[in-house]
Amino acid sequence: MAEEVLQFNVASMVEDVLQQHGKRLADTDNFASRRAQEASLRRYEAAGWVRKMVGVVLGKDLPAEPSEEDFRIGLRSGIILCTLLNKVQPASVPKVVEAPVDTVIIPDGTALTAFQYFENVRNFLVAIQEMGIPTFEVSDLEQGGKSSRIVNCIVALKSYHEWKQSGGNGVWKFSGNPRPCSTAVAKPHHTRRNSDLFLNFLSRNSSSAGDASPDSSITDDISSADLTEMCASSSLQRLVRELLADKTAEEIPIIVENIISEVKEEFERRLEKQTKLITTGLQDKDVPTGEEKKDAYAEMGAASQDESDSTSCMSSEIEATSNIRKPNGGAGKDFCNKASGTLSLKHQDLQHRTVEELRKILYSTKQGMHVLQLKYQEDVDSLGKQVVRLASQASGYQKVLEENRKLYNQVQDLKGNIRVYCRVRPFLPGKANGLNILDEIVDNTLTIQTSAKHGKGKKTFTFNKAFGPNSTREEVFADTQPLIRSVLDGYNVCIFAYGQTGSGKTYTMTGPKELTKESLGVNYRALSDLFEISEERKDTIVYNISVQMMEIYNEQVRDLLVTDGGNKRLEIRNNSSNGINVPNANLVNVTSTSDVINLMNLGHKNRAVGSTSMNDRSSRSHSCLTVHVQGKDLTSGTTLRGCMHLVDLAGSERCDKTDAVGERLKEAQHINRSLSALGDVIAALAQKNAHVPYRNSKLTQLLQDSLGGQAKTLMFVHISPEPDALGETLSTLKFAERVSTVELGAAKSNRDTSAPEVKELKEQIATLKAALAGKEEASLHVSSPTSSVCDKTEDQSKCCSRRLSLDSQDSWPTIQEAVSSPSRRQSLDISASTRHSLDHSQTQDYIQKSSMIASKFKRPAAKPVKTEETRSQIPQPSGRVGGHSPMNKTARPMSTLVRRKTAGGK
Ligand SMILES: Nc1ncnc2c1ncn2[C@@H]1O[C@H](COP(=O)(O)OP(=O)(O)OP(=O)(O)O)[C@@H](O)[C@H]1O
Repeated sequence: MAEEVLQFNVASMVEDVLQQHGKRLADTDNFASRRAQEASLRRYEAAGWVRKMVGVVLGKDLPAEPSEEDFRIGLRSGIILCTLLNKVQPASVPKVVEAPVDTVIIPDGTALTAFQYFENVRNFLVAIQEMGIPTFEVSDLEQGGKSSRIVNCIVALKSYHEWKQSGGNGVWKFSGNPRPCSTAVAKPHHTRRNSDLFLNFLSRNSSSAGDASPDSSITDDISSADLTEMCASSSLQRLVRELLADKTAEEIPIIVENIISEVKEEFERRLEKQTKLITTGLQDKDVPTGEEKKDAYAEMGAASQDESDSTSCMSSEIEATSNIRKPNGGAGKDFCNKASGTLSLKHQDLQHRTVEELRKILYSTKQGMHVLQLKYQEDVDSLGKQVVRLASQASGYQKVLEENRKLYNQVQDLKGNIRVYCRVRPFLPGKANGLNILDEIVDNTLTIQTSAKHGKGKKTFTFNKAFGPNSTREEVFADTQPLIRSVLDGYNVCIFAYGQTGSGKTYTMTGPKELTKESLGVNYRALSDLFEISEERKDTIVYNISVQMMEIYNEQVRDLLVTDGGNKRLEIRNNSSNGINVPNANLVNVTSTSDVINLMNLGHKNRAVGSTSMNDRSSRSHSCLTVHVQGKDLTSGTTLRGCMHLVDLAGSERCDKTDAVGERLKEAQHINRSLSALGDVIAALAQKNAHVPYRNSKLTQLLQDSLGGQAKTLMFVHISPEPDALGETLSTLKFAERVSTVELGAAKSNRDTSAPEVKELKEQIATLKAALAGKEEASLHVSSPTSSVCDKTEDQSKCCSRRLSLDSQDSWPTIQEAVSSPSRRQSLDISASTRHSLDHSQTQDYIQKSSMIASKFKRPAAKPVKTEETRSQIPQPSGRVGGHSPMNKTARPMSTLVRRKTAGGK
């Protein structure tokens, strides 16, 4: 069956292999085998002569044609050697150690046996040496020695013996390595070779098939000539016989093994060649046409047609192949020639069938692939649709989120809430001890881990924004930017940094000590933003930006933009016509960021900086950078005025914690008092009180137009992560949380679109108000204290002044509303010529009149003053106890309380 499939003749292949093997062997073996043959003949010669000399009895252990091993063992006892020598040269070895009667020669010998006979061998060798005959080593009689030397020695002794017998004429001389005697060479005995057994087996097998002769069981006695004759019928057997004829029993298995593996290799090689030929034929027919590549469907449809086409192609291919394999110039061993003989029609049929089967498999596989492809395509399409749907849903969701955010901001804007952003400072280098009070920040809610002292557990605080220790300046500023921009739209904005000393207020507002472009704080960024936008809008609105920089130190307002080191006391005048509340402070026009940087550097130099035990860079004053923006719309002629206070408050910590004494204590008390006032203002705003005590401190007075009154206010509250600041941090956060609930009302833009007469009227009113305030202040210097609520330690005249100012302040917005109403303009007929000549009483009168007119436009009545209990619920700025409001007639001002407490503590 295998023969049917194979396209080459196995027998001829084996024949080829044998021939090649034989050729190789002949080349390599010839020389070695000739030498081995010569050595054997010499050994036989020596053994034959010894046997003859010592007699049959003694020579019984030495075969006539011994192998090297037989030869060595036969002579090992030395008895034969000594007897032989004594025969050649009597008494050469006087005493020969005889073998015991029951001696059994141990085939491989042992060291002990050798020792027993050592004396014989030694005596033999000594005598031989004396005779001038070549000797050998005792060890040559042991396994592994050189038997050729022993043979040499005996052959030489034989020569000596022959020389002696022939008369001993002259000097005996051994010729070295004589050729075996001519007789031995000329007439080789028929010796049984080691390969004979195998060859006999071969011949038996060959004859057993057709020849059942009893002679077929020929044994050792069959001559090689007979064998040749018997094997002649089979060239294969002849080759085998030739190969093995002269091989020893040890060599035959190795040679046979080699031949088998060579036959196997050759078989595999030819088989592989044949398989390749067949598959190449198949592949050639399987290459798709260009048409098929272009259109898979057409290919599938045309597949059955192709099938028959390619089958016929395949047939012709095989025929072509078989033609190639036809005998060519009588090269009998050529594979193609061999194959041509075996490639029958039967083979072609078989191949056609195989090809057909393969094509069918290919066709069904393609069909399967096509179905799979369609299915994948469907899946991918539906997945794509799902992804698109999801993406649109996600973007819709994003839009909704965005919308929500906007709406939330709008609501916040409408409500006019004070925005509160909280920023947590990272641990300062070398101060991180592993304990961090900040637990986490999630969605602008920060969780603080509190210790047992403050009620162990976690407390959460939610703000408009919460920035963790790793927040960048860009992130912080990005959320501040919209507020800053609205200054250019005519809004008043106040951004103030609040927090304990060292919590990072200056870092946020100004930047670190070493300023770089990247580390610039909110102040610089805000101004550079303003310049950028004003530049963008320059075709429609012309802006004028100017700055003031002040500090409030020990309740005194100081100009920080002085170059002469002067320390002029400044007055705050709220509601000035141009929005400049501190008219005496230097107001410097700026046009670029570098202008601002230069000014700020000057301001920082002038700023009072004191060192405390808590922070060596601790600022003991509030600093305020005020940016005034005036814009004129080039098309409509509308003017707008915006003002922005950027305030870096002094540290909010308790006085008792700073170890402050003397001057420092005084500073701390002032700081506390002003922050208390800030708390009061915020509390009043939170409760929507009719009266807001702006005048209780210079700080609140300065920020009045940006704290409430439709301004946009942002408080940056700062906290430290250290556990020892936990008490301060908690009160800071509580205060900040409360501040975030304060509603200021929707912010209003300071746009003035009114007619020129109205503008003029407004200016008159503003001038009158300013004149009135000045006169009031002057008159108060001579008036006596009127209020029991004023603290004895406070300047009583100031206290009265504050109350008066607050009263007039209260009525101010209504006047404003009134004058801006065209229908009432006639009632307020104060010409520009008369406005400067009004005296104090006239002014008062005017205001009262104005108030009456305006009362019809007045806001809803102020809410009743809250009770003490309600007010006490409003948290105060960090470190302050209780609350203070001028409306609380019986309560002592917070600042006084703190001062007393502190003084008592010391
Ligand atoms: N977010 C921050 N990242 C890195 N370092 C900060 C951060 N905030 C503050 N610091 C560092 O903390 C230290 C104190 O900061 P800063 O001076 O701004 O505090 P402060 O609240 O302004 O103090 P003071 O009330 O005394 O003015 C400074 O060395 C500052 O560089």
